[in-house]
Amino acid sequence: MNVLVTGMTLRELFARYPYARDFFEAFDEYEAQETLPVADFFTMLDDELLADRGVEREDLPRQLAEYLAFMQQLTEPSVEEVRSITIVGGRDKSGVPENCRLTIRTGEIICIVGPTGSGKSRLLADIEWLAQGDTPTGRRILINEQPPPGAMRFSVEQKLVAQLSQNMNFIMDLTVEEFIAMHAGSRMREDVAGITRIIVEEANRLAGEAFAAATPVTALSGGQSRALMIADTAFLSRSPIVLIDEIENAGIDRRQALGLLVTQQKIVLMATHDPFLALLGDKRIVIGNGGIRDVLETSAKERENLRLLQSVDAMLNGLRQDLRSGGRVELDQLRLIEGLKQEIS
Ligand SMILES: Nc1ncnc2c1ncn2[C@@H]1O[C@H](COP(=O)(O)OP(=O)(O)OP(=O)(O)O)[C@@H](O)[C@H]1O
Repeated sequence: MNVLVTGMTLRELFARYPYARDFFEAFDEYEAQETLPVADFFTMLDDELLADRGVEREDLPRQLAEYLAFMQQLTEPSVEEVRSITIVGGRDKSGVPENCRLTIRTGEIICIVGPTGSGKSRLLADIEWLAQGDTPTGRRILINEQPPPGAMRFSVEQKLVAQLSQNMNFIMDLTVEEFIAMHAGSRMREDVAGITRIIVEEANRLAGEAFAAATPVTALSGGQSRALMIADTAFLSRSPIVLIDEIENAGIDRRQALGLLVTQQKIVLMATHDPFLALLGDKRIVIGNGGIRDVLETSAKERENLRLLQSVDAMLNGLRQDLRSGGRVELDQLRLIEGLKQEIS
């Protein structure tokens, strides 16, 4: 921080950290020197003035850095205080403006739909990087309706976005319990044993087949490790935004999985090709040719259809289960249609 800040001119510093002006108020005539790099400004300060102010020249860079860090803490929202994100439209692949401004609040699920290659992952990436007109789409992302502070964009500790990636390769030789305890410990949770128990319980509710806390993570099935990852993110991640590039149907209860994230006050954004998942969302963003074409709110009729899709989903899950254990897919079609009819009525 020291080197970076002292290499800036005063003008650049004030543009980036407006409160830095207050630090310089102690030195007369600083306004006439705004084109000077901070380090040079400190060098040219008069010995007498410094003595008068009671500061040592060589302490100034550190004092400035400490002051800025302190002010940042006071003025910038921490990840826990994120209440909304806003996507301010940019342009599509042909340069056509998106004309869109969408605010998403904590507890909302937003799906992103569109053909392959249309730009769904690009939108997720814009959000992850808190784009400020500096990505190919020209989009801007606001936090609590304001441009995000620079520190939030580049901070490693204050990670705003948790990615639930498609592949989870556990390479560690740990049990489920040890894995969660490691996370809980690194996130400074006090009640590690308690939170571990809750996460294992919740993960087991999502997973088709139960697993014990003492199971090695390498022995979990795809669905079980996915369930563990979702429960772990819901309870231990401080990031308020969860990005999901499709929850593949690995035998986990996807409705419950999304519900769990939402009850933990996350903003959930999910790219998906699956109608069942798309209707689970509150809204969906329709992407085409790299641009936001539309934002659709899930309608009453769609919510009604969700029940039907849920039973179709459950049926397909059952078939997957049968296939896994060597069964045949010899459905009684009439009974199936009867079952669906009952579901509708
Ligand atoms: N508005 C845009 N301007 C310029 N390039 C864009 C824009 N939107 C997306 N792209 C680029 O188009 C390519 C395809 O986009 P992306 O990978 O996001 O598609 P996708 O919808 O996620 O595809 P899939 O469904 O296959 O995963 C990427 O190289 C991306 O950077």
